[in-house]
Amino acid sequence: MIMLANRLLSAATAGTRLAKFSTSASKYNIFDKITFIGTGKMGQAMLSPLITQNLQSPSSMTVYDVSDAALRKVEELYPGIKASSSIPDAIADSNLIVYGVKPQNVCKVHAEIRRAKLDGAGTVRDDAIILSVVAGTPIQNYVERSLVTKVARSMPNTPAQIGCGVTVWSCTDNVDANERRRITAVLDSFGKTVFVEDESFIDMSTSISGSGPAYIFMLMEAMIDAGVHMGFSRETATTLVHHTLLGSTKFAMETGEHPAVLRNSVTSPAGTTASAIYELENGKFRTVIKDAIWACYRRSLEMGGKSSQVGPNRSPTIPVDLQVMMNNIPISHHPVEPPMGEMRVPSSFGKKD
Ligand SMILES: NC(=O)C1=CN([C@@H]2O[C@H](COP(=O)(O)OP(=O)(O)OC[C@H]3O[C@@H](n4cnc5c(N)ncnc54)[C@H](OP(=O)(O)O)[C@@H]3O)[C@@H](O)[C@H]2O)C=CC1
Ligand SMILES: O=C(O)[C@@H]1CCC=N1
Repeated sequence: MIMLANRLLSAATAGTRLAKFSTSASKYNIFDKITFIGTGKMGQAMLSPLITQNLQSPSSMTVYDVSDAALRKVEELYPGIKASSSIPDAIADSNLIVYGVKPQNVCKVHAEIRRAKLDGAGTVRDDAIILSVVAGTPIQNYVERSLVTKVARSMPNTPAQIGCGVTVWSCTDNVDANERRRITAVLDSFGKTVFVEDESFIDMSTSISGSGPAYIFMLMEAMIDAGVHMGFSRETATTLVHHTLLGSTKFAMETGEHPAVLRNSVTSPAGTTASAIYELENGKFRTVIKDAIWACYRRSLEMGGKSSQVGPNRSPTIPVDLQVMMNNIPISHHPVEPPMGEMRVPSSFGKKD
């Protein structure tokens, strides 16, 4: 049984999806018990694929939330899951503790886990791993404040709910290979998984994939509204927009072409697309998107207590108030030190063939 479970886990880490089992109850749990602390939008987006893909049985999951309404909803949607009335009760016997609360509530959860750990009653398993999805909060904060030493930090996104998300994650060095495989199996159920050694890429990914669905939904909303403005029914406009976004994404992924090449192939000389693109450029479409992504990244850094002096017009060495005193004169468009390795002049430079 253990060998079979391990084989399935290896398959998951190799990028293939775990087999779907015919029974509704999973025979093969990835962790002995998974506890979700915070069962709001993201908590539920993560519970759903684990259960629908039969990777973790509801009876081997516990949830805790300060909101009774959120707990009742989970109990209703996923019969068999145990809703606990306290964190110590929820985490007892659990070897994966998922933090799904807002960043401002993380300290309260840390305090409860630390108390449970210090009271010596064995409520917190020695091999327990924290898996956080919280934006901003760095790994070190969990280690120091909860006293749980094995910590994985991740940034999923809401399409996880239908197994089409993408998650970037990292972990402390003491999470061993087998534990990493198990965490990967959990995250694989949400969609694509990317492991990064350097935690700072998690703040960056928050601005692209974590918050990214919100940008796409805004684009979707604007396109649908424009269609309705012209006279399409909302239903037809929605169908056109959904399939345009879906088809364009699949086309880009399957052809592997650069987006600019694909865009050019839509743009006929003196045609309709060129007129639309002119207006998008006029509104600084691409710059606005990039500025939004930098703003999101800065906010993630701020929430983690780090300097957010990154990106265009920011300097890591000049404080913001000084920049204001300087009448916001743009300092630099270079967000980080240029990659010197790539700037080296090739040895063949200047030589005639
Ligand atoms: N939404 C998203 O797209 C993504 C969110 N995240 C991260 O996921 C985390 C959760 O976000 P999201 O699901 O959107 O937020 P929600 O507000 O939907 O869910 C958080 C839940 O935690 C509850 N809660 C508050 N305090 C505590 C506590 N001390 N113990 C247990 N539960 C508590 C909240 O109750 P109440 O409402 O009563 O306060 C709420 O039900 C955040 O840290 C966010 O950064 C990461 C990736 C994407
Ligand atoms: O807006 C937020 O802070 C969270 C983190 C990523 C997506 N939503």
